[in-house]
Amino acid sequence: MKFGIYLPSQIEDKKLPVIYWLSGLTCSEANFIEKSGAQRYAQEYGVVIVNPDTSPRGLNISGDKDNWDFGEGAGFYVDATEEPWKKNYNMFSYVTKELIEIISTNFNVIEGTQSIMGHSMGGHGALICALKNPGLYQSVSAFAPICNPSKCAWGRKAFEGYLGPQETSNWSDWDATELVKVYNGPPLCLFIDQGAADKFLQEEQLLPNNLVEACKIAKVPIILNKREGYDHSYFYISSFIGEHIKHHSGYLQK
Ligand SMILES: N[C@@H](CCC(=O)N[C@@H](CSC=O)C(=O)NCC(=O)O)C(=O)O
Repeated sequence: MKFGIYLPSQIEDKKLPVIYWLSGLTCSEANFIEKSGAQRYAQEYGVVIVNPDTSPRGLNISGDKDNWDFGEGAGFYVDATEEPWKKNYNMFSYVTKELIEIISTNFNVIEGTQSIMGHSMGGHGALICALKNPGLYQSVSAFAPICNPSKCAWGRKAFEGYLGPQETSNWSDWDATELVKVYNGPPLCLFIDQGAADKFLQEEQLLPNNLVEACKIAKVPIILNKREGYDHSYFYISSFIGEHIKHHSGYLQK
């Protein structure tokens, strides 16, 4: 598994906190490095940023390259239970356990002081990693996340393939809108960004209002920043990534 890591210069003198970034469909670790513009903010706020790939690669599992929204580049941050995916497609465990261990063993970071953010499929990933592991991350944020995957075409296709049919497997355990209803942990505010001109919002792949409604019922705080005129792209992400890093830094530098 490849990942990117940005190390600000302060790391030569002291241990620093970490922000994990989870990318969206079709991305490798390169998209965030090349397009987000996050590095100058990581330097300004003194945080390490780690950005993993979005799936295992090079396994040549039958069908793993047939779709841009399933298989390679589309691991969906779940632990698969279905053949032929279940041996390797365990992105949830990779991100929340193995990767954290690799980073804390090999870099000068403050163990246990970390936040998570992501985009689209990776926004869904960031939300479920935080909601399923109360206290593991100090804060969570997302750009245009897939908020209710059980109810949108991208999510249903991925869950069906990796987890099995909805009738016989527990999709709710992997869906932020369902997880928020049963969240039981330290106070956690969901910090969400959404471009108002995002075509995937219009196509009902993202469903942020479902998450907002669930948060209201569960009394989990949520901030939804609607950005007029912005789409789903990395141009949009690069416009607001500084705000997200500042937000996380407020929790990580306490
Ligand atoms: N091929 C698709 C579009 C794929 C796409 O837009 N991917 C997004 C994430 S979407 C949700 O997870 C992305 O981040 N792309 C990489 C980039 O560098 O922009 C289509 O044709 O619609």
